[in-house]
Amino acid sequence: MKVLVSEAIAEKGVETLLQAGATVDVKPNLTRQELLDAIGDYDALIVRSNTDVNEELYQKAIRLKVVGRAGNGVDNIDMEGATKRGIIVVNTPESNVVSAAELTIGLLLATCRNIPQLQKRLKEKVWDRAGLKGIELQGKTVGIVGLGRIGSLVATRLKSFGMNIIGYDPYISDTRFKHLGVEKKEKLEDLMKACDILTVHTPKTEETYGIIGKSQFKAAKKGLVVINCARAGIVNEDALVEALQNKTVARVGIDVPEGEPRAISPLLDFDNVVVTPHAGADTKEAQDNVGITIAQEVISALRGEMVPNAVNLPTLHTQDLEAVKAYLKLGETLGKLYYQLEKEAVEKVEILYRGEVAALETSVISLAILKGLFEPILKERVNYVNANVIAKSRGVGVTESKESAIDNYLTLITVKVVSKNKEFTISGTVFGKGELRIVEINGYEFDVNPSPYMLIAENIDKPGVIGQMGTLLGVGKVNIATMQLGRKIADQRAMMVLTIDSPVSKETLEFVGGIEGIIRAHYVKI
Ligand SMILES: NC(=O)c1ccc[n+]([C@@H]2O[C@H](COP(=O)([O-])OP(=O)(O)OC[C@H]3O[C@@H](n4cnc5c(N)ncnc54)[C@H](O)[C@@H]3O)[C@@H](O)[C@H]2O)c1
Ligand SMILES: O=C(O)[C@H](O)COP(=O)(O)O
Repeated sequence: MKVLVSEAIAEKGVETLLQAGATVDVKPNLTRQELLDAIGDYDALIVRSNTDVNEELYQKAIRLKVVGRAGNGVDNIDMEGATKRGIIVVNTPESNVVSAAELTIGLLLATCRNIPQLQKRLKEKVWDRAGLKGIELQGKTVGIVGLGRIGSLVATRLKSFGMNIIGYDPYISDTRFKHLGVEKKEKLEDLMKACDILTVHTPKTEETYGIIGKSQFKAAKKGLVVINCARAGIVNEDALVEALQNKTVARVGIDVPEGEPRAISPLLDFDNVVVTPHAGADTKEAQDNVGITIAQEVISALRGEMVPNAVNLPTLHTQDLEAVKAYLKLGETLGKLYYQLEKEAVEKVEILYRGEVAALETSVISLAILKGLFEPILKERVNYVNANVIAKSRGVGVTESKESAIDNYLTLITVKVVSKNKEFTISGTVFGKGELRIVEINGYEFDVNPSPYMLIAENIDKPGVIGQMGTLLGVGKVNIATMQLGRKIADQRAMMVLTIDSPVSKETLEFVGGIEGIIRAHYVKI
């Protein structure tokens, strides 16, 4: 596992990577060209907000499997390019939100009380408060645009200042607004009209880029205070400069001026603008948190495990991931058997979740099934990220259904693989502390604990077949660990599933296939 860290992360994060056995190169001072020249050697890249992870980089990144964003915003990462290449993108969305919310409050207080301006005079040995009268927060109305993780932390903190809190976030439920004690504004314009202080906390997307612009400032109260601790461009800088010039905006606190990491924003020239160089996440606590978390996630992703904060996968919280963990393993196992037992191209995969599993977040289990399905034919080119894209590109339709009621089992997954001439089914369950069982293949019933090496054979249900199988495997020096037999008595057919301690050679498999009564025999690797 070779990991390139292209922007500074906490030492604890680097240690976590090394302890997991990764080779780590920390190179925060590479030029863009040096980064492009180097990236081809690495399995994972860890960045913060100043590395553009885009098509130009992906084209050189021939080994890249994981991009770790040591932080929250992923607007510097081309997600589509990553997903189509099967590159998993992970971030640490929770790890620095308290620090970002605290800097928002810091900027707000600094702006409203002119703290940097007053300090500047005093450090120049001038004791003079004239012209720098502050304003109080108590009784003022703050408008929060974006009530997600940071927006809501800001809301709860500002309440203790005795402020009225109003919010605009069309993607948050009324219940959440109520729970936070924030008055909901249906229209951004209504929020702009009502607030004395505006603070933005949305991600930077096509929709939010420039969401606060000329017409929003036109609707605003004169003397507005504007805080942006989210991303440059959410508040349009040209419009903000104009609003400062015509005094619509009286004070600005900004952590993310345009042009970073270069200090080129025109806002830097205004005395009533307080600025910090994207320092929202720069606390010891946040950086330790972020560094350790991203290191753990990158390692898990490199090991092919599902990661809670994978950005280009269905969102899973750590508890949800714990709940589905065993099912991911089961799903992958069930998927893996198809192309090792059948040769017909898949047209459709129908997945049925029954019992306890039906109540879980099954979309990731379906990804695991598809990953397993394509792995025998595509090897490491398939993973959780691109499994769906691969299914689509191969014209494989995937359906998922759920039933809460079930007989005989507490929980069961059945995968039906439909090809032009056949239907193949396989079912499995989980019990105890994550014990997996394959309980059905094509209508034959078993209770098989899957193992890395297995031999699966279909045969005529008559005396002597099993005995010869044992003898021939013995000759081939293959030790049988367990053997299960599923029967269709009316058809005089049976299926044997053997777990074995070592691989089966081609020669032994041919001998086994030649036993009278064996219809087909397959060596299967899980
Ligand atoms: N300054 C820093 O150092 C720093 C640190 C961490 C995060 N951030 C940035 O802070 C911002 C917020 O982060 P977060 O973790 O709270 O994100 P989040 O995803 O938890 O919340 C974002 C909220 O914005 C809302 N939203 C999306 N589109 C909207 C729209 N058009 N109008 C109104 N609301 C909209 C979403 O519904 C969501 O509730 C991001 O831009 C992030 O990159 C900055
Ligand atoms: O999105 C984030 O996590 C913050 O903006 C911090 O960015 P940084 O890691 O570049 O400091």
